[in-house]
Amino acid sequence: MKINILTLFPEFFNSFKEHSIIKRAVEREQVEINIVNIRDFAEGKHKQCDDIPFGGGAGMVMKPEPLLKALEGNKGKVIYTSPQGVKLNQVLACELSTEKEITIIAGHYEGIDERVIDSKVDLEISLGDFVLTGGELPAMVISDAIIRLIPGVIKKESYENDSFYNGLLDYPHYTRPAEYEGLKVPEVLMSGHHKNIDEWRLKQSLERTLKRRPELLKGREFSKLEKKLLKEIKEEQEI
Ligand SMILES: NC(=O)c1ccc(N[C@@H]2CC[C@@H](O)C2)nc1
Repeated sequence: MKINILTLFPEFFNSFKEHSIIKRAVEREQVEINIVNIRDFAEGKHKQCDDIPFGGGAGMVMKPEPLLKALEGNKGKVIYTSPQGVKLNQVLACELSTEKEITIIAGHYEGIDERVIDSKVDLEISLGDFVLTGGELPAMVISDAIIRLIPGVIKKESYENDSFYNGLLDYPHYTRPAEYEGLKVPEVLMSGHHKNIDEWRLKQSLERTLKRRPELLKGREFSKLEKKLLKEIKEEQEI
């Protein structure tokens, strides 16, 4: 997969490509991350990329020409990060991870000229209902969520236990030492009994989801085992 990120601050992405799983995926050529400096496509001596808004008001708007030039010949799905977009979730990240190429526009100031969105943007994506100074962090978050789902980037078993992979929140994780300042690890995880461990983890996911994000359970199909565990959870809560 190729991910192009259009930004006024290319250096912002240096560390993103230099660490851990993303770095390894780039080295293995599972993904190519191409950071594009929008300013390289601006005209004139000052390479102006922003200008005052028609209709007045505070702030600046990113000009259409440099963006449209940077997008010329673009083949991939074009994404713009903004609070006006559809909420990013694991299902959308999964869908995007099957694309051959995506281009993410990271905006700045008050945003980009609407004509760029109308003519070139396939999908506007929001991380949530809050405003950031720029689209660079959302571009990184979206890229991270997608890259880790590219087959081979992480072990299949890892993402199959992802939060939301099965539509539930993640179960708790523990590692050595087995006891730390009197805090113990749940016995079942030390039992080596994998069926019991898997069942305990599923029950923890169901319990957490029911408690913290009950809306995720609405309309979800439950397996026979999940129904049994939900019944146990509800009985335990009544005690
Ligand atoms: N919630 C979000 O995902 C989000 C995305 C972008 C953003 N800010 C940029 C700067 C100007 C405009 O391009 C949009 N804020 C919040």
